[in-house]
Amino acid sequence: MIKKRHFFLTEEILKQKPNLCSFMEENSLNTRHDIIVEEMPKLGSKAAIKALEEWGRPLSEITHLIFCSTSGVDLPGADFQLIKLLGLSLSTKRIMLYSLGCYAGGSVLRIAKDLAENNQNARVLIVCSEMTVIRFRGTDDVHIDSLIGQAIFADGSAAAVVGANPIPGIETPFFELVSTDQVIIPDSEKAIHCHLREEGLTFHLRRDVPNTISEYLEKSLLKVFEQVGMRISNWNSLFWITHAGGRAICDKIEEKLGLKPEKLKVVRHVMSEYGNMISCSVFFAMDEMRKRSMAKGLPTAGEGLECGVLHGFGPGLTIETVVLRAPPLHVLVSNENY
Ligand SMILES: CC(=O)CC(=O)SCCNC(=O)CCNC(=O)[C@H](O)C(C)(C)COP(=O)(O)OP(=O)(O)OC[C@H]1O[C@@H](n2cnc3c(N)ncnc32)[C@H](O)[C@@H]1OP(=O)(O)O
Repeated sequence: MIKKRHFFLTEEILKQKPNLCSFMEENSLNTRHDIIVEEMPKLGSKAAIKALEEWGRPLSEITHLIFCSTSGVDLPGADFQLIKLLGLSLSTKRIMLYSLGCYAGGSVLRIAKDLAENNQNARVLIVCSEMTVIRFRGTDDVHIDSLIGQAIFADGSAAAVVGANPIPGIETPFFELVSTDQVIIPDSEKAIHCHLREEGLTFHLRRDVPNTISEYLEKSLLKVFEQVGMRISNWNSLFWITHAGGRAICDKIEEKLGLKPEKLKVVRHVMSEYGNMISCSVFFAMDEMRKRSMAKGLPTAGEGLECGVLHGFGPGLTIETVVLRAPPLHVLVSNENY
């Protein structure tokens, strides 16, 4: 179900760096980090520039930066490098999130919402940048989970500007963050785990992940919607932005929640065109959904619907859930709760 993926690594680079190509080459971490420390902030800056251009306000109005990546660790971090690359104010308040995994798209939105709502006039630039260099390796005949990682993960970057109280006539939000939640699925910590070692980031995946996530999902959805006083009797009444983790996960979620095939069409499209880009995948799905909705002349960016849900899942197993509201397109909102 994945037709295309994008990578920094090329055949040429791999020929020059054969220690990235064997199954578990112990002396490869320096090679990986040398690339990531240099390239990961640059990849993030490309998405950030597009997001800032679309937002259209002066750079000086960005008050906070959240930078998120599963790749690498460095001091000062990729957030610091991005401040320099973009020319943001040296007083921008930074949060660097390294090594969360595939639930991180939901985490950055949750943190950005809290920052935006609790700091007057805050505008939070969120940037996710993922590079497979940290875990790219050859395969062996035994570790099928490692092979799956090589088959599904891809590079990518995504960015957005989050704020409260948009300036009427000037800022036009596509999605509003109504409520957020994070939960650990009990007794599931061995289902997905990754470890940073001399051979790079290892990846361990149990085959029951699609079942475990889909069986728990309804419980976490009911909780988060109850928190905002909403009772959803049919999950098809929402628009859906699920982390594009793998074909089997989408299938199982559809099956357990009784979703119609069109509900995860955008998510499957993102997976097909870009693979699993860890924290970035949910943002690609939001972008694709708003573009399709506008092209069809629908009343909201959420496939014409008002209410939707976004979730990421990853090591823990951790589920992040964000209840979304899609305001009428081109109609400005100024509700303090959002
Ligand atoms: C890093 C992070 O933080 C978060 C993440 O996103 S982690 C990634 C989450 N993604 C997943 O868990 C992937 C879930 N699995 C899938 O989507 C699909 O199984 C797949 C894309 C890996 C393969 O799909 P497929 O080619 O259509 O075939 P499918 O029938 O599902 O599996 C093929 C075989 O692989 C096996 N397999 C699947 N997952 C496996 C695993 N984790 N370990 C070992 N074997 C596995 C299946 O049992 C099956 O074996 P048999 O043919 O012997 O029965």
